[in-house]
Amino acid sequence: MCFTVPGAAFVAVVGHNGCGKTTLLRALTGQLPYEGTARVMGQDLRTVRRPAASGLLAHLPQRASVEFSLPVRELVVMGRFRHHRFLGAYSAHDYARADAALAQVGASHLAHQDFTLLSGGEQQLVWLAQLSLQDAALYLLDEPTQQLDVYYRRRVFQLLLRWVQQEHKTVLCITHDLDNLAELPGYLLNLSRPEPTLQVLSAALVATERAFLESEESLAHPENE
Ligand SMILES: Nc1ncnc2c1ncn2[C@@H]1O[C@H](COP(=O)(O)OP(=O)(O)OP(=O)(O)O)[C@@H](O)[C@H]1O
Repeated sequence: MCFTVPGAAFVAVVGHNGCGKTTLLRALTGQLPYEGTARVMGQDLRTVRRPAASGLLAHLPQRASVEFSLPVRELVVMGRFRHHRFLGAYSAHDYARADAALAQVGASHLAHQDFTLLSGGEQQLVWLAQLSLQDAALYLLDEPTQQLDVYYRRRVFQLLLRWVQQEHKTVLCITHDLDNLAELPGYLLNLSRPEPTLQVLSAALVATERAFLESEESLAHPENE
């Protein structure tokens, strides 16, 4: 597989369960060895020691957890870690950014709650607020809307679009949420296709890819033939 995202763009990564979507993100974040080359802003990811600390990557895994009680606002402000002195306290400016990020995802009302007591969907919104403060060139998101209701799903896709259009970020977003993709500008990468390629998103493309994913043909595994 070979693809190049031309500048800031939204890329939806779709495909059947187990087709390798999460594996792709794990390779890009250096958690898995791989053949070939991945470049972000011209830099070979293998040669970058800490891609998150250098502002190249920000990653939202499918299941992120926090082991101890922590107010939501404190978790969100940690997204500013790159702009921050080691062991120094976050400034009023950092907290203002955290509050604004929470407002952007529609979660201001959660600011002073204990993160560990939130619902799965609420936790997902908080992670997105934290991520938006990381200011990375490439965002890797693994099913960011999976636990969200219809209202927040749409809202999160609008948020991702703003990261692309206003902040000039590139977003690689794994999703099974085909309904919300039809209206978005960007690209689609279907990893269940034998030769996945970047295709320009449109309502017609989403309909074609949905029909493919719903077909028995798309589930044919080479080893079963
Ligand atoms: N550490 C591992 N060792 C061996 N096989 C693995 C490992 N991690 C994942 N796999 C396998 O690789 C395949 C792809 O997994 P992956 O998690 O990338 O799928 P996915 O496309 O993200 O699926 P889903 O939509 O269900 O999240 C699966 O068959 C999975 O069982």
